[in-house]
Amino acid sequence: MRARVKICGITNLDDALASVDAGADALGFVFYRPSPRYIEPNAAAQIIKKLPAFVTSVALFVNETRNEIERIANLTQVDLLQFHGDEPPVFCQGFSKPSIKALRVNNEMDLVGEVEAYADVTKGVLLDTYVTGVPGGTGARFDWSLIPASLAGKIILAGGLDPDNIADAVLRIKPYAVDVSGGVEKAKGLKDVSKVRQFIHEVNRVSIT
Ligand SMILES: O=C(O)c1ccccc1N[C@@H]1O[C@H](COP(=O)(O)O)[C@@H](O)[C@H]1O
Repeated sequence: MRARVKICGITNLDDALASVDAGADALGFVFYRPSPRYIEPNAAAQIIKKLPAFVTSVALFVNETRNEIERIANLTQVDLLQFHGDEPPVFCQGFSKPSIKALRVNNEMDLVGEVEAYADVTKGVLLDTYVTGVPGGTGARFDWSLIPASLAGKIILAGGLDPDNIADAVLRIKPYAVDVSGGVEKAKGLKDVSKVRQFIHEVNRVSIT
């Protein structure tokens, strides 16, 4: 099965449409102000309404309040919420849109137990790199050997993916989907379209078995 591809950190319409044209299944919009990829909700709404059918728009939050999440979800008409902070399983439920949850992987956690805890209350669990004090978008990879084979086909892999390592990642981990931000940028918040194309080309290449 082909791993789905989410291109995260979209800040402008050109990058959004170029990513869709390259074959992206989902686009991510960062509503976390400290991020260099932060986008104003009104600007994201203008982009999202121009996306074609069958492209999933994803709103990324870090420890945001329920009210603000709902306000932005309604304003942007986004399809899916991505919780990238310390949100417990119970927090991920009860929104007007479904969600995915990011877990930052380290070698002390019960990874399978945590994935299971979120599986029932979300549409999927994303595994990202643990870097102290940084919630995500670090551009750093984690030790993929920490992912047990039992999670193949079940997780969204993220963290330091780029056109050079994505084929290896897909072949080794067999994720349901992959998510990339920094690895396909030319500058913070600006996508390098040739890298986006190369990244998706590599996913497609190794998915044909
Ligand atoms: O992209 C960001 O700036 C960001 C900020 C805060 C939390 C998450 C963020 N991005 C997500 O982080 C992972 C990995 O990104 P990268 O490819 O290593 O740059 C990915 O899921 C992004 O959606």
